[in-house]
Amino acid sequence: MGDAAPRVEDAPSPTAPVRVPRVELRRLVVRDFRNLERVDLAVPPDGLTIVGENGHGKTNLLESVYYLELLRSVRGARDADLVRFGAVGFHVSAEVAVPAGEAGTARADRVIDREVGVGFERATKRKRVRIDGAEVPRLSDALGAVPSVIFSPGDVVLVAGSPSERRRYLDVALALTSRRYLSALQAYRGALVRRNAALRDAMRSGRGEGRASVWEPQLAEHGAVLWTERRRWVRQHAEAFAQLCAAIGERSPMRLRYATALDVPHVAGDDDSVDGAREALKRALADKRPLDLKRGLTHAGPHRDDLELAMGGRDLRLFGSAGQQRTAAIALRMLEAATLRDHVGSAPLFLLDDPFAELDARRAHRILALLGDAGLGQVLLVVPRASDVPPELTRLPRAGIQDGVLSL
Ligand SMILES: Nc1ncnc2c1ncn2[C@@H]1O[C@H](COP(=O)(O)OP(=O)(O)OP(=O)(O)O)[C@@H](O)[C@H]1O
Repeated sequence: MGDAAPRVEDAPSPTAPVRVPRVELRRLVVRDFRNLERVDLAVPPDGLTIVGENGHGKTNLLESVYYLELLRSVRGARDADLVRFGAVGFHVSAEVAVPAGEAGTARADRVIDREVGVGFERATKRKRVRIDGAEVPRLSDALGAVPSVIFSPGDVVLVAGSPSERRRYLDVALALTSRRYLSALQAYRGALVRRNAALRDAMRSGRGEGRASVWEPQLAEHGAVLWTERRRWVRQHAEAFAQLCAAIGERSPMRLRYATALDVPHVAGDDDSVDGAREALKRALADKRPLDLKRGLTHAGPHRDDLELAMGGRDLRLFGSAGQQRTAAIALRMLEAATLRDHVGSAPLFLLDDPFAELDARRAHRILALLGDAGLGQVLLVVPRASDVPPELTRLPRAGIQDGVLSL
């Protein structure tokens, strides 16, 4: 690792540009990841536009970069499916400069240069992560190593898809920015799998209620952290969500709410009491246990909650137009970027996967202006045609991609 002065760039907004430090991807090396056999890319400081026809590997390239952030596929693919057909494993590595400062101050006083590499072997199913040459003992220690946010037309599932998509969105945004949330999430998931297995056993044998209930204190303990942090995040970002949607061009008021069946008594002056949530969750688990035993499934807890999105009081999922749903999905990604920026103290890398497809030019322009105002980071933009590059980003250097091979 080395320290240097932070890099500060002008944001491209036509209105009041904001100068922010930003994460900078300097070099990307990819081997045998999907259709990318060999990529060795020196990324220009401002970023890059990559133009290529459908199916040539544009999304794969962004997926490989984002793999370094999440250590799994952003498309939810299994690691084995990411290995290039016929290859034994994949490897992705990057040299990245991350301005760092005190969390929450959005101010950077130094730059951390780091090398991050991830390798996966198909035969052993082993995944190894190295930071600055040293293997990290636990994968979770390397999460968030290349702070980035990805925007793509597929994000519409955040709005139109099932509640699990929105829970995953919250889990990713919070796990990448809160160690406490990440540990609670891992522990909660583990306890949930075990309780559900015990419930299924009990369902088959008609006995063993105790083996299921033994997991409830753990579920309540960790579930309360998830519940409280998610609610706090939604409360802190609901206003910004409404404002972003309006600024993008939505006329109906948009609302973001954490929808939960958990009944936590309100304690004056303390909206974030983990104690209250833990006790409420314990009660809910015990109340639902007879039903759980009948169905072999846990019915109470944050794994059943939702992030409710409404437009003028109506469910956006059921009543929103395609464009309105896209607008809300982009606003959610912007909130994710803001959450990362607040945590890291610098603008994340923006991976833009043809994000303005199907949006009218005015909305696309406003989105870019908003991103600029908030401090747009380094950009990797991929589009199928050069004419799809919005005027605000034509300044970026260009590359092409064909059959997984980049040409600069
Ligand atoms: N494990 C793999 N090994 C080799 N090739 C793969 C693998 N997984 C996917 N592909 C190939 O990658 C290609 C798709 O790449 P990608 O999704 O990046 O396309 P794209 O350029 O983003 O296209 P579009 O513009 O349609 O979104 C397909 O041709 C697919 O067969």
